[in-house]
Amino acid sequence: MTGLRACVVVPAHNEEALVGACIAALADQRGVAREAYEVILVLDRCTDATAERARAAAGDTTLHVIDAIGTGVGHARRTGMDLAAGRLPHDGLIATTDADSTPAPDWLATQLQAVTDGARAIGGRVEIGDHDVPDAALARRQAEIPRRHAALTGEGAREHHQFSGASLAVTVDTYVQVGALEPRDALEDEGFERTLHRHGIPIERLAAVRVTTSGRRIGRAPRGLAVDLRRNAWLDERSFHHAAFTVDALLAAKRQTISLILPTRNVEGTLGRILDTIPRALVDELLVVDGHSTDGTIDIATERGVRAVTQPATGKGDAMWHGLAHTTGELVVYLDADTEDFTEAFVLGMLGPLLTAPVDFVKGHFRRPFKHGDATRPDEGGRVTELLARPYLNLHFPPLAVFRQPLAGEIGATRALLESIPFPMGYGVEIAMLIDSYRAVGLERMAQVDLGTRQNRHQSLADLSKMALEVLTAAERRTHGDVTPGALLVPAAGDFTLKTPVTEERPPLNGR
Ligand SMILES: O=c1ccn([C@@H]2O[C@H](COP(=O)(O)OP(=O)(O)O)[C@@H](O)[C@H]2O)c(=O)[nH]1
Ligand SMILES: O=C(O)[C@@H](COP(=O)(O)O)O[C@H]1O[C@H](CO)[C@@H](O)[C@H](O)[C@H]1O
Repeated sequence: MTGLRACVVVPAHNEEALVGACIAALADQRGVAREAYEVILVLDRCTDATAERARAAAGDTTLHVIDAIGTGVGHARRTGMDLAAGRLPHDGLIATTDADSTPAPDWLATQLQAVTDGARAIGGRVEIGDHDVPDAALARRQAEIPRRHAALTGEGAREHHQFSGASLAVTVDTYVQVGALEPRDALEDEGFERTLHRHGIPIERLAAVRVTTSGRRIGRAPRGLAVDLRRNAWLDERSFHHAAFTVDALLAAKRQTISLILPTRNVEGTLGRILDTIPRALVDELLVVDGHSTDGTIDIATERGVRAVTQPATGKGDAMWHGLAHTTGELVVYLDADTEDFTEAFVLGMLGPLLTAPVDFVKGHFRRPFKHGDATRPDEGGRVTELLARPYLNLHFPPLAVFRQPLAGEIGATRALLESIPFPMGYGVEIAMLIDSYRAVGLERMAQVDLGTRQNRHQSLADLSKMALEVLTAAERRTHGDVTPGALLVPAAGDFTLKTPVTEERPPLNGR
């Protein structure tokens, strides 16, 4: 086709609410002839009226509506960019934006001028339009951009730092030279930026190239702006500190009955102090669920008149499930019983958000010292957390990466929620509960609370290996479907030992 100078690619997954404004803004580009550009809308599994809304907004601008090859934003953008590369002359411009974005009227003309001036890749400035995110959260997210950019490229930038799917463009020559955009399910723009960097192609990040994008918290891509905004908003709205709550204030706020459950196993050294410290006025029901302790754990509970039951099976998760079955409170709080420095703050902190905020789930967090002999290293505790749980959540459940101690046993939730989810019987219980609660009620109905500092009893590295396998199994089941490991094989000199992880799951109690 003669005279065609640019194609604008717009990937879309169910964007009927916003795509009209996007296409209208593209149809309304000034300073560039109608026949000099086309819009390619790439539908990714749309089940709504995205295509119809787009067609209605296109006016006399050429709009191609095609289906993506593959699923996810990277595939959709790639499909469109490949098509554009085939339609344009070698010095033509492949530009792309998102369906929830509205380019400025001179967006395309400014970029075409930049190409005439020698630009090969262009990053536009993305401003966030309508949003319901706290200002501080928005500011924090925007401040991340230069840090990310520096981490990605090791470079400073001239006018700004952005090169995002909402506004990026390359010449056809450049696209062909670097070998197309990698079709990732998210952050394909960051991947493309790295590719360009690797090929030594300079990116012009021009302040005059502007788009406004929606500040929605729930986007379509599994990573990206919406996930970042949601996380930042959550940090402002759902983070608590135990010091904000007092016994009197919580008594005044208390409308529901409360069960407090302590899973125990050989904790005679810490249980007494914990039971003596719990502010009993707030708690309707206190239960110790013991895992066949061989020390004085049970005696410590019974001496204080605290109900103690022995779990029939073994495993921390099984104890928690058993505790749930043997209590009736509308709100349930679990606390680990190996805490050496327990204070009233643990109970107040866990109950505070449940009693005063619109949440169904609360997770404690704390600073974790690591004790070795007489020496203590601040913030070095939590080996399974740091080496497995945190990377895993970042990889597969980015919204849950906000939880500072994802394996903490300090958990509070509504009975209704807890009875609706399965409980892995071993150490997989905490990560499973986090993921299942997130799927059941969403991040906005979850909270975390700073409980101060917590020193736990350290298990040996060999025992943590088994714990890690239990955590990984529970997480994998929620990511990739059923997996069941055999025994954990640990090679030893000329031989190996086998340890059996606890990976069975108790079914939801409400399905009984
Ligand atoms: O599986 C997906 C996810 C997203 N998108 C589209 O990719 C663009 C960017 O998605 P989103 O707004 O969720 O990303 P964010 O702005 O949050 O990074 C939007 O046009 C989406 O409709 C898509 O085509 N398929
Ligand atoms: O989070 C982790 O990585 C592990 C191990 O922590 P350390 O490396 O011993 O500080 O901690 C979990 O298990 C402890 C019992 O062994 C519990 O007390 C912790 O709450 C739990 O997070």
